[in-house]
Amino acid sequence: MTTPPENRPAIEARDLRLTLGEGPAAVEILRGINLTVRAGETLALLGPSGSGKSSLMSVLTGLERATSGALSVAGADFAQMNEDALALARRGRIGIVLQAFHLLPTMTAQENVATPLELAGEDNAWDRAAAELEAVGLGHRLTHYPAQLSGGEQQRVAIARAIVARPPLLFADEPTGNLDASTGTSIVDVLFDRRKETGATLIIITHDKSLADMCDRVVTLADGLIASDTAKP
Ligand SMILES: Nc1ncnc2c1ncn2[C@@H]1O[C@H](COP(=O)(O)OP(=O)(O)OP(=O)(O)O)[C@@H](O)[C@H]1O
Repeated sequence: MTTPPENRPAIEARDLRLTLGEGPAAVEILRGINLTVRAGETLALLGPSGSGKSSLMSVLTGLERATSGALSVAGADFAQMNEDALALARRGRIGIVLQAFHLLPTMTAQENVATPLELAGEDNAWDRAAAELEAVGLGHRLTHYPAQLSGGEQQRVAIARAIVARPPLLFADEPTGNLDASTGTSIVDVLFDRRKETGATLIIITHDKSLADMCDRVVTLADGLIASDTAKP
């Protein structure tokens, strides 16, 4: 019997391994990750520097191919895909928010947010981008360029860009890492509000214990393996 799509996990990883470099320089960075993430779950990924958090995110988002193992992401079999197929599969499935915002400096806020929709050939990209910027509290900043925005405002644009195409999966890598504490708190609120509104599954890499506490589940990596996995009661 096949599982109906709504009951399928957002992510299912089995014995996922990642080796980078070759021959004597080869380093096994992920050493057998087993992880199932429910659709709609919020999950914090913790672990010491070098434990493999960013590498795991790269594999789960299809930016990097696993060396071996099985990986299903939003119903797509990432482990079997070549780079071109992965790039296509990522689109529409995954939104990413990074510590350093990574907005395109020559585009306005609205252009930055409309671009993923335009690339996907969707209608009303311009209006949808404006509505999403409104939703993150930047309706009055549509025509501003990244350099004219504060760090917190730039991160709001990045959240709007990540979520505008309604991907089922949202990843954030240290989303408050470049912000002061109070701006960081307001960004976290925006991120969780938009996640709730859209129902996306959210995976956040963080060193911030209070941010981790906001998630349904906390997974800790150590040396390329899952060291602990705790769900809220
Ligand atoms: N291209 C590469 N070649 C070889 N080793 C690499 C490469 N990229 C990363 N590594 C190593 O893989 C390990 C895991 O790195 P990763 O960036 O995933 O850790 P992290 O937990 O995200 O760390 P941080 O919290 O510092 O960002 C580290 O030991 C790192 O040096």
